[in-house]
Amino acid sequence: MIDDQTIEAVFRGRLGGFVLDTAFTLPAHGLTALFGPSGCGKTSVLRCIAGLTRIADGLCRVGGDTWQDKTTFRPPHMRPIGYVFQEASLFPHLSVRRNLTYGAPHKSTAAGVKPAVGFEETVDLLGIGHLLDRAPAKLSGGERQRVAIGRALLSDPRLLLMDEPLSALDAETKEEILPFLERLHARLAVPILYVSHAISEVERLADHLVLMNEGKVLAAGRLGDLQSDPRLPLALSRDASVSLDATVEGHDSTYGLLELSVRGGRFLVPAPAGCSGEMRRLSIKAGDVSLSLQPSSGSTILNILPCRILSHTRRGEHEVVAVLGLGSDGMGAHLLARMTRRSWTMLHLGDGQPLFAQVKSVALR
Ligand SMILES: Nc1ncnc2c1ncn2[C@@H]1O[C@H](COP(=O)(O)OP(=O)(O)OP(=O)(O)O)[C@@H](O)[C@H]1O
Repeated sequence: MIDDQTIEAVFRGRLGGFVLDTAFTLPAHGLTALFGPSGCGKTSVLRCIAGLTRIADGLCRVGGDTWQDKTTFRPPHMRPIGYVFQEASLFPHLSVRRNLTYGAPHKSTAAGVKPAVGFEETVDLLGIGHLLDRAPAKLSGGERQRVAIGRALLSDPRLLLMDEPLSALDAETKEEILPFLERLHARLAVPILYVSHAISEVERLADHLVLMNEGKVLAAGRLGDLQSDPRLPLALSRDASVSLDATVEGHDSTYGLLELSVRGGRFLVPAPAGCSGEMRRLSIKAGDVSLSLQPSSGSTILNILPCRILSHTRRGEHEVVAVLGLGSDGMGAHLLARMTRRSWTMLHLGDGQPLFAQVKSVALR
């Protein structure tokens, strides 16, 4: 159903020799990742949504507003978007403060409409308070990108478009920025479309996913649903994992273990204490989950959870990937377990079977 809480995007046509044939509808909240291999058309979709690329057979509706259809084409400056590119392009002659306020919509504040996110909050969220009087030339790559994100937010967008905002940064700087993106995502109401070909970023940040290949949308939906769908390439990839949104239940300070609950189970994860009820993202790799017919005792494995096999798929000739539903009824959150075909055969495993999923704590992120 299309309502004012969705982003609807349909773009069908040619860009030179490249054919774009995409259609998806997603909730207009949270972070949606456009994910797929290099050259599959992710940036092209983002540019179409921004109005920077015009494809005649296109439809773009955001939160009930039509930006493009058969009779409408709003130019980019009439679309309330913030755009963050791979490389931060700040005005070199302006201070960080003036870069941040450059696109701020003075007229809406003058009219008494408060922007969704204020200057102080943006500066605080991105940790750039100490940089306000600096020139862009005196910033590190990571600091520049944080300022670029701040500038995009302060234009009071209804949609934030981020095109591989971390890809021009080294691994260490990426790690430095990811927590800021997590904070933005947790604290801001503005929906984010985030282009990436790094699955680690998607696992950490995304609520929803648009999976693309060769100009087409393979699937669109909730991240966990697509990660654990054995018909899609993610579940069968070597690094397949499932991201679960978990609630902090407690902390064992003697051993530094955080207790997290998900639908149908609880996990102990090495992590500092958190506030009870706080949400955390738990990422569980298919290769770190083993299966047992009995709950094993005398094992170093701390997480042993009743579950059921919901379905299974062969991975190549000699491996099997099973989709598990947590809980003795199998109705809880889904996990993936990857194992040898030999283990699958020796234990006589099959769909519907109740058993135990075992996950080492130290394997959890
Ligand atoms: N205006 C255009 N004219 C001709 N070809 C185009 C145009 N825009 C994009 N393309 C082509 O469309 C294809 C998809 O490009 P796009 O940048 O959207 O992919 P991508 O998935 O974002 O890739 P990457 O992850 O490498 O950034 C490429 O082959 C590109 O050369």
